[in-house]
Amino acid sequence: MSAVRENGVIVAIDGPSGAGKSSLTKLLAKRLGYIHIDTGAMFRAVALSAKRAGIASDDDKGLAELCQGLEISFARDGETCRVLANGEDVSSEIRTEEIGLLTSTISARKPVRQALLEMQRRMGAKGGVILEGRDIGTVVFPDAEVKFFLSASAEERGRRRYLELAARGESATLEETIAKVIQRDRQDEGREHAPLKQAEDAVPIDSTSLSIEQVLELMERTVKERLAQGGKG
Ligand SMILES: Nc1ncnc2c1ncn2[C@@H]1O[C@H](COP(=O)(O)OP(=O)(O)O)[C@@H](O)[C@H]1O
Ligand SMILES: Nc1ccn([C@H]2C[C@H](O)[C@@H](COP(=O)(O)OP(=O)(O)O)O2)c(=O)n1
Repeated sequence: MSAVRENGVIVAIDGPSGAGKSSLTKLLAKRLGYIHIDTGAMFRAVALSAKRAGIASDDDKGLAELCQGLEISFARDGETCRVLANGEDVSSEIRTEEIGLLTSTISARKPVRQALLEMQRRMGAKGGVILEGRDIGTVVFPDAEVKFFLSASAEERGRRRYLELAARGESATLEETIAKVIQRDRQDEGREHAPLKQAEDAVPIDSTSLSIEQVLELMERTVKERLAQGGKG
């Protein structure tokens, strides 16, 4: 069993785009009274800042300097959690598909991963946190007490993302959205540094035919069983 952490255990939820990570992390964090850490939003904030500064996605020196001067924080207000970059609320700007694709490219660069790895470990070290991302259970917190790998078919994830974009008024066809999901999967899985992959000790959940509620019940039951076992199970 890992050493007991000050505020509770660390829960990792990794998986590809559109699997339901953000939705489930928020709901599970509320059920458990834990803090939700959206690591994807952190990478998106770096990508937005790089775009604004005109830093190329392969300019490792420029990206390293950018990350050194970038403070990424979360402002929590009840149900909402705003993402701040050097104090500026970038919650909306980081959510466009353009930034999502740029983020997938920039997040493959080693200086960006190293900088955010250090931030994420500082944020979660005391436990009582749920971190969602691509490499939480494999790189950021390999000793996390509970790890999930949440996935769904590319078609279902594309459909979910399509509905989400349509609700935001972004005009993309279902076929285009599925293709972009598959493109991001390939980039996230195929990169050299901290690729998207299931940790050996992660609980796999395929949400293709499950509702958000069904996934939440499964996750909550698993976490409570691990807590009852004293952390590692
Ligand atoms: N099991 C599910 N069934 C149906 N829709 C889902 C499910 N999980 C998530 N969604 C929806 O899919 C979209 C993407 O979910 P999100 O949590 O943002 O995924 P991720 O963080 O993995 O990209 C959201 O609109 C969300 O409400
Ligand atoms: N821990 C993480 C989180 C996100 N990323 C990268 C890979 C993703 O394509 C982008 C955007 O992540 P985000 O979770 O916001 O994207 P989705 O909501 O899953 O579509 O960032 C990463 O490399 N490592």
